[in-house]
Formats: sequence, structure tokens, C-alpha cells
Amino acid sequence: MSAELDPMIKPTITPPVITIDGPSGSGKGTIAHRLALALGFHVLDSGALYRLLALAAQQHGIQTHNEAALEVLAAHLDVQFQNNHGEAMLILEGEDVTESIRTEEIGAAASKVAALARVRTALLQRQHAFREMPGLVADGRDMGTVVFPDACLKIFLTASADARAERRYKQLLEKGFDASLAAILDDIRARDLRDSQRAVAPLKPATDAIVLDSTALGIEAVLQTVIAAAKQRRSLHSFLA
Ligand SMILES: Nc1ncnc2c1ncn2[C@@H]1O[C@H](COP(=O)(O)OP(=O)(O)O)[C@@H](O)[C@H]1O
Ligand SMILES: Nc1ccn([C@H]2C[C@H](O)[C@@H](COP(=O)(O)OP(=O)(O)O)O2)c(=O)n1
Repeated sequence: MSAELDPMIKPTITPPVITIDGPSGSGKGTIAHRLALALGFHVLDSGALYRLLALAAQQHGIQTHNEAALEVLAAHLDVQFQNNHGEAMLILEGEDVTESIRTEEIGAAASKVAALARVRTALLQRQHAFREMPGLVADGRDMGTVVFPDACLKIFLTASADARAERRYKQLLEKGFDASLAAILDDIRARDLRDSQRAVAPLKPATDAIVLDSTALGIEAVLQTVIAAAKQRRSLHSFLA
């Protein structure tokens, strides 16, 4: 008997996903968070997973090119994503590392461990587990291309390297970190290159992504553009309030 005819068999609904990919400092995290709040969806900050792995590797004395050891560490990574009054709190092996994973040093190390195929495979299942009702907004580099290729809406957010470096500089100063604009620009360029030229899951827009350049757009303008795009997707209608 088919699911339609048998009342005991409940049809399964696949939670919808909106992906926001793009380079460092393009505003992915900010927009993903605001969009999820507006739609009542869950959020996946996939970059945080690679940052957590990079920090754990540093703490365990594992080098960023040791693929076999990093694969094991990724598979057993002891992390919790907690909700602290609407803000994500990240716990690694029992320690609050929400702020300490945000340094440029950890960002660069994350980009290195993320280039390893076995590491990416080891983190895939963890990312899929964030897909829950009523829906998910996922931000990263390969959300629309590899992790959630069936996403209802794919955004590729970008901005000039100068604008992104300026944003990151201000953000780090606000968080009380020491920062140099020139060093950040160099780091952003190096990370763009590594993330987009690697063999596995490189940073690139999915063929069906909407590419949005935010160099001259404020956060609110980007958010409203993405919300408007979400409202136009028929596949999202029944999930939006
Ligand atoms: N469109 C924008 N215009 C100006 N500043 C922005 C814009 N989008 C994001 N920002 C700021 O830039 C910084 C980096 O944004 P973030 O969301 O962390 O980027 P990403 O997740 O892509 O690295 C944050 O301080 C954020 O407030
Ligand atoms: N889906 C993802 C997310 C991040 N990464 C890698 C590449 C990035 O340089 C690092 C850090 O990512 P993160 O999104 O936290 O970095 P930014 O906030 O954009 O500077 O992790 C990835 O390879 N795939």
C-alpha cells in the first residue's frame, strides 16, 4: 500500500534549506543569522566547524597538513552549539571558545584543514544534522554546491577584497583584538586563493545561485534582497510565516 493510502505511514517532509556562500568578510554570517531570525529557521555556521577543528588541532599539537590525524579528530570533535540569548555559544571539549576561534590565525588554519578531502567528509554528517524543521539557513563555502545541493534558495554573497578587509578590521577592533588592516587584506587574499583553488569543494557559486555583490550595499539592503528572493521561491511558501 502506498503512503498516500495507508494512514499509518506519515509522509516525511524534508526541511527546506537556504544557503549563503561566499568569501571571508562578505557578510555571510551576519545575513544568515538575521535571515534565520526573520524566518524562524535554524542556522548552520559551517565555517565555525572548520575553525573549531583548527583550534582543537592546535591544542592537541596536530599540524594542519596531517590529514589522517585531522580526520580522526574531525570525526570525534567534542563540540556543542548552544543558544545564549539568541547568540551562538560554541563549546569545545567543555570550554567556551566562542570568541577565541574568531582570530585571523585560526581563520587561516581553518582554511588549511578545510582543504583536506577526508576532513570534509568527516564533517559532512554533522552539517546535515542541522537540517531540521521548520528550515535551515546554512553559511559557508560549499553549502549550495556540495552539502545542500537541493537547497531551495542559494545566495553567493561577495564584495571587493578591500571592503571585506575593512569590515573585518573594524569587527576585530570592536571585539578587542589587535589588528592591522594591511595584514588582514593579505590574509583575506591568501584565504580567497586557497579556498577557491583547492581540489575539493572549492569556493564558487553554485550554477543556480543568485550572486549578490555587497561592496556598495549595507546589511539591511542585502537582507531585504535575500528575503525578497526567498518569498519568490514557491518551494518555500508553505514554510514561511
Ligand atoms: N553589507 C555590509 N556592509 C557593511 N558591513 C557589513 C556588511 N555585511 C557584513 N558587514 C560587517 O562585516 C563584518 C564581517 O561580516 P560577517 O558576517 O562576519 O562576514 P563573513 O561571515 O562572510 O565572514 C561584520 O562586522 C559585519 O557587521
Ligand atoms: N563550508 C565551509 C566553511 C568554511 N570553510 C573554511 C574556509 C574558510 O577560510 C575557513 C573559515 O571559514 P569562516 O566562514 O569561519 O570564515 P570567515 O568568517 O568567512 O572569515 O573555513 C570551508 O572550507 N567550507
